[in-house]
Amino acid sequence: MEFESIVGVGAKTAERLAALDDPERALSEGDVAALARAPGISTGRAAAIARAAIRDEHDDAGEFLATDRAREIYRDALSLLQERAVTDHAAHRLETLYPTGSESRVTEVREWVATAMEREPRQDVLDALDGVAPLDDPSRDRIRDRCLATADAERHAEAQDEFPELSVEVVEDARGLADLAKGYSTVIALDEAFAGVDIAGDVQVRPDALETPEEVVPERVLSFFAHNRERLEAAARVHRTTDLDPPVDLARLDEALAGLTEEGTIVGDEELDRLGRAVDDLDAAVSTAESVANDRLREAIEERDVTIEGADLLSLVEQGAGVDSLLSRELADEHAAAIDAARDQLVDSLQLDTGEAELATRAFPEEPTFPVEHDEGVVNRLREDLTAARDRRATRLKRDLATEFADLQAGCDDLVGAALSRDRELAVARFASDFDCVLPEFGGRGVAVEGGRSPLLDCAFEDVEPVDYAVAGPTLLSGVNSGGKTSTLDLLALVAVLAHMGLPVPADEVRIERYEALHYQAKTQGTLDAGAFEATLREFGELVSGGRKRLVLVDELESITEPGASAVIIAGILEALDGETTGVFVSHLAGEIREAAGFEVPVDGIEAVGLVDGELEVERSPKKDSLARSTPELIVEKLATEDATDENEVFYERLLEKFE
Ligand SMILES: Nc1ncnc2c1ncn2[C@@H]1O[C@H](COP(=O)(O)OP(=O)(O)OP(=O)(O)O)[C@@H](O)[C@H]1O
Repeated sequence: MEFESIVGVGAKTAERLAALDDPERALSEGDVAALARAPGISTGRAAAIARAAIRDEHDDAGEFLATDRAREIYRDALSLLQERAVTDHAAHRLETLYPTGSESRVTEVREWVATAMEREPRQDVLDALDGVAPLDDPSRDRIRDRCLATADAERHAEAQDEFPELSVEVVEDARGLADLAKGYSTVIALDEAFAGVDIAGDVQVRPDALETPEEVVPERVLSFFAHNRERLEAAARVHRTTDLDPPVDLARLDEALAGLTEEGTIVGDEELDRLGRAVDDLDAAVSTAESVANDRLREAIEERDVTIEGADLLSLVEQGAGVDSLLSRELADEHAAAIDAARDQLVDSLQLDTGEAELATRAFPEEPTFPVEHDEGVVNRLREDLTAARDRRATRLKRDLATEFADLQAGCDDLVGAALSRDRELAVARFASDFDCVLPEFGGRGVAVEGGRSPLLDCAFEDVEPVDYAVAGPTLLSGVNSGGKTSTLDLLALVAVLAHMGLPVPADEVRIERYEALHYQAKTQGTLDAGAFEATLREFGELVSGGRKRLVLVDELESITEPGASAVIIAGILEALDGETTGVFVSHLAGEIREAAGFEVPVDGIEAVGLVDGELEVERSPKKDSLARSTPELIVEKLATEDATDENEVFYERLLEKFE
C-alpha cells in the first residue's frame, strides 16, 4: 500500500508506519491503537491517519466541520461516546467515527450502529470487558542453552531474523557442530546435509526449524501466553457472558493456561514436580538418611556387650584391623539393617522410581563403617540423572504446551478482537440508551427535530426539556434572554454532527438533509476590533460563495460591531445565502434585520409564557413565524396588566405601546 497517497501522510510518517507489523491491516481496520505503536506517532495523530485512510477509501475529500465551534461539538459528542467504552482500545477506535458528507461512509457506519444498538450492555459483560486489551509481545529474553547452526549464509540471515533470542552460528562441517555441542546443551542444525552425523551431545538436525518456531523456542509462545493471560481470560469471560461465538475452544484454552505459571514455566505436572523436588531436596535427604543409619547403629552398639576372645583381639590388632572389622564380625546384621534403613529413607523421602532407587541404594555402600557415610560420587551421579530427567521432561512438556498454544494463537487474537469490538458496540448501545436516541432519517430540506434533548446542556439529562424544531432555508431565531437560543443551535449542530457520523441522535425523531459541511459560528465575546471584524466578514464571504451543501448556524453575530451596522451585515449574509441553504441566525435584532433585508426573512421565536416568582417560564421549542417578545417587554406587560395602580397605569400602557 502506498501510505503517502493518504492525505496528510508524508514521507516521514509513511516510514514510521512501515515499521509496524502489519500497517495495512491497522489502516484498513482503523486500528488506532496499533497505528499509535509506530515510533513517534501519538494516539491523536494515529486517529487522524485512520480517519484519512477511511476518507481515502470513500473518496471523501471535504472537511465537514467548517468552524471551531463545529469541531468543539464533534469533540464533545465523541467524548460522550468514548466515555461509554470500557477499554482504552475501544475508546481510541471510536475516534475513527467522524462526520462526513460521504453517503457510503455514513451508510457503512449506520449498518454497524443498527446492530450495535441491539446489544444489551449488561453489567457482567462490562465487568468482564474491564480486563481486555489487545495482545502484545513481551520482550524476548535471550536463550543461552541452545543455538542454531548452518553452513548457508542466506539461511543464517533468515534464522537470525526469525530467532532473535538465539545465537545463530555458521559451521563448515561436522567438526564445527561438535565444537558447538561442547558449549551448548542443544545444537539445532538447519541443513539437511548434517543428517546422520554422529556427534556427542544433543545435536538435532531440523531443516524445518524456521517453520516450527514453537518447537525450537517454545519459551516464546509460552511467555506470550503468560504475559497476555489476564487479557485472554477476560476476553474468554466476555464470550461466556454474551452471545458471542468463541473463535477458539475456551475449555482447551483454560486447560492450556492452567499449565503455565506467570513466568512462562510449566505447572501441574506431578512427575515434573517430583523430579524438581528430588533435585532440590537431594542433599538434605542424603544427610537425613545418613543420620537415620547412624542413630540406629549407635543404638545397636550401645545395647550390645561385645565379648571378644583375647587371641582374636590380638590377631585383629596384629593385622592392623580397625573397629570396622569388629563391626563386621560382631554387628553385621545390625549394620546391614542400618544401611537398609538409610536407603529406604532416601528412596521414600525423594519418591524415587525403580531405576533411580537402584542408583540411590548405592549411595550407602554395604562395607561396614561407623559412622555410616554416603558415597559422594554416587550422590553426584544421582543428582545428574535426576536433573537431566527433570530438564528432559520440562523441555518435552514445554514443547507440547507450546505446540498447543501455537494452535490456539490465531483463535486467541480473534477472541480478543471480538471482545474489543463488542466494547465499541456496547459504547454505542449505552450512548443510545442513556440519551434516548434514534437513528435519524436523511432527506428533505433543512432539519426537523422532534423531542430533541441535548446531553451537552449544563444540567442533568433528565432535567433537559424536549425541543421540537423544524427549520429549512435562511431563518432568524429570536427569543427571550436565557430562553435557550444557543442551546437550540447546539442541539441542531449536535444532531447534524451525530447524523453525519452515522450515529443515533438524542431525539424522538429526526429528519435531516444530507449536508457536506457544518458552519457553526459561536457567539463572539464583545465587540471585535477592526482586524478581527474584517477576518470574520471574510469568513462569511467565503461561506456564501462556497458551493458545498452546508448547514449554517450563527449565534448573535450582532455583537461583532455596533447594532445598526450588524443588522445590515446579517441581512446581507442572509440574502447571499441562496434560498436553498438552511441557516439559523440567532439574533436580538430580528426586527431590524428584517427591515434591512431585501426579502421576507422568516423569524422563529423562543417565547416566555410568563413570569413565575420573578423567573421567566419559557417554552423551549421555538414558535414558527413568531418574533419573540423580549424580556423587558414581558415585564412591562406584566406591570401594565397585573400590578398597575390608578397613578402609574398610563405610564405602563404607554411603555407597552412603544414596544409594538
Ligand atoms: N431544553 C432545555 N431544557 C432545560 N434547560 C434548558 C434548555 N435550553 C436551555 N436551558 C437552560 O437555559 C440556560 C440558557 O440557555 P441558552 O444560553 O441557550 O439561552 P440563550 O437564549 O441563548 O441566552 P442568551 O439570551 O443569553 O443568549 C441554559 O444554561 C440551560 O440551563
